[in-house]
Amino acid sequence: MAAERRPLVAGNWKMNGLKASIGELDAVIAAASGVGRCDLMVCPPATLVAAFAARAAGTPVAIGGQDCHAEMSGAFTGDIAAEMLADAGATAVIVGHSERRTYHEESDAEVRAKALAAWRAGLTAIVCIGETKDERVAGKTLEVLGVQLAGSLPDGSTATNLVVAYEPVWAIGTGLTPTAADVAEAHGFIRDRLMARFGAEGEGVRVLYGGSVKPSNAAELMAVANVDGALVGGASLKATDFLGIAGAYR
Ligand SMILES: O=C[C@H](O)COP(=O)(O)O
Repeated sequence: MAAERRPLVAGNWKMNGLKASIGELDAVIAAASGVGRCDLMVCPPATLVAAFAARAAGTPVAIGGQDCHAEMSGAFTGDIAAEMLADAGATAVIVGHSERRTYHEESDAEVRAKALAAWRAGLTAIVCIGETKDERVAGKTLEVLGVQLAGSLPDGSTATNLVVAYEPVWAIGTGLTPTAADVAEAHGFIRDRLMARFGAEGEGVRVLYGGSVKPSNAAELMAVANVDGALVGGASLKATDFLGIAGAYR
């Protein structure tokens, strides 16, 4: 029997949001009990994690970080340990986002180390993978995804300690999305790899789609086989849009 995977709609606020932005979280919390068929998560910038986690405590909305260092502590100016995110109330952390891989030159090995750090702190690791436009045009999408999965996912991945986010780099913030068939191919490939490596646990790992998800296209994208929710960037900054996306699971 196929694994039951409860969908997750997670908002990645990236480098956006000030203290006053907590009103958007309040609006998500207020509507959360009506969004019965998926989990909700908001990943604000690190400066807001503690305040957001305090506000969301006892509600169905989880709070996550956007990145963590692989080490627990030390002389790493400007970095944040997974333990610090957990201490602030986060229950998950995004690692290996393409913006980290591109602007901070993070390798698969570094992403894997960060995922292990997330587990060490008791956090779920949301590991991002995805091909560039050039790689897609060259017909290398699945090859790239295979390499990223093999290098970025630690041994010991389970349905509860890991979420994978498939985010084609060319679809992020561009308004472009792959066709439903392309999403199905990528997610089917990721599922096969997860099951081949982690067995039944791999079948239970949620695989999110990310890249220009909006209320207007969410229902079509979320209906694709092996799409277990969304990692939302720009559209997560407004509660109405974020909730509109989660509405695909009403
Ligand atoms: O983490 C989120 C993704 O990068 C998607 O961003 P976007 O929804 O603005 O395209």
